[in-house]
Amino acid sequence: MTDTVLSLQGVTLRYGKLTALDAVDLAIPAGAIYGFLGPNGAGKTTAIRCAMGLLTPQSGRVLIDGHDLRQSRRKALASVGAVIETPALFPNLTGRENLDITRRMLDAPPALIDRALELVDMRDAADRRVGQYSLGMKQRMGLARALLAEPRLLILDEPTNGLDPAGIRDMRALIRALPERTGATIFMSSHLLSEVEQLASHVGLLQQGRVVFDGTLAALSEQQAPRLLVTATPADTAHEVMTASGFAGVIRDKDQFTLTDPEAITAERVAALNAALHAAGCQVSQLTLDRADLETTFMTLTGHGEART
Ligand SMILES: Nc1ncnc2c1ncn2[C@@H]1O[C@H](COP(=O)(O)OP(=O)(O)OP(=O)(O)O)[C@@H](O)[C@H]1O
Repeated sequence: MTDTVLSLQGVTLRYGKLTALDAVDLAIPAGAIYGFLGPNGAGKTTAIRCAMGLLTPQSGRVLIDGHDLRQSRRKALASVGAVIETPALFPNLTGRENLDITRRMLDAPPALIDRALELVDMRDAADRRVGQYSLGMKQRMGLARALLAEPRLLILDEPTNGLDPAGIRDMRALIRALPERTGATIFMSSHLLSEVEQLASHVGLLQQGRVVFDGTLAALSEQQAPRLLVTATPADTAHEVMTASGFAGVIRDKDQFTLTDPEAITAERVAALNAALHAAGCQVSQLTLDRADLETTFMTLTGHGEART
C-alpha cells in the first residue's frame, strides 16, 4: 500500500523515430480523480497503454500500488481495472451473464455482480440482452465489469466519448461517486477541459509527449494569470493613460479594456492607474481584477489552441 496509486517515472516511449512520451513523470495519489488532458496526438493513449502494461517503455518505470510493472507485473496489474473504448460484450447474453463470465475468470464471489450492477445503476437492465443496450448502458456495463476485480486503480479512456447529453451527465455523476463508494482511484483521459474541471481533483497536462502540468486542480487554477478588466470613457483618452502608465498587453474592445501583463497587475499600480484615469477626466465604470479561465491557462501551458471544449 502506498499513497501514490500510479506513478510514471521518467517514462520514455518511442515508436521508431517518434518520441511519443519524453521522460514523463506523473503521480496519481490515492483517492484522486485524475483528469489526463492533452491535445490530439499528445501521447495520452500511449501513456495509458504503458500504465496498463500493454506497451513497455524504452526507459523509465511504471509503479502501480508500489509494484514495478516490469518486475512484478502480476501483482501490479492485479490492482487495475480499465474501460478502454467501447467495451467488448457478448450481445446475445444478458448484462448479468456477461459479468458472470468475468466473475468466474476472477474467481470472485457471485455477490460482487449485484454490487457492481448497483454501482453503475444497471440492476434493472441486467437481465436484458446487451444487444438491446444503448452505448451509455454498454459503457456502464463495461465499468461494472472493471469493478468486479475491486480495483484500486480504475483507468478510463475518454469515458463520455460518443454519449448523448443525458448519457454524459449520468456517466459523470457515476464517476464522481466512485472513489468514495469503491475506494478506487480514477485515472481518466479526456479531451474536454470542462469535463475535467467538473470532475477531477487532480490534473495532468500532456503536450507533445511532455508533462506540462501535474498537480491539483486548485494548483492549476493558481497558475491562471491575473488580468484587469477596465471600462472607461472617453476610450481614446483612457487608452493613452493605460499605455503611459506602462501597462503592456492592453486589449481594447470599444470602451472595454483587458490588461493582461501579470507583472504590471499589482495593487499599487492598479490604484495608480485608477487615479491617473480620473486625473485625465475619464469616467471609470468598471475596474475588476480577474483571472483567466482554465481554457486560457491550458492554451498557455500547451502553447497552442488545440483544446476542444
Ligand atoms: N502504433 C503507433 N505507431 C507509430 N506512431 C504512433 C502509434 N500510436 C501512436 N502514435 C503516434 O504517437 C503520438 C501520440 O499518440 P497518442 O495516440 O498516444 O496520442 P493521444 O494524446 O492519445 O491522441 P488522441 O487524443 O488523438 O487519441 C502521435 O504522434 C501518434 O501519431
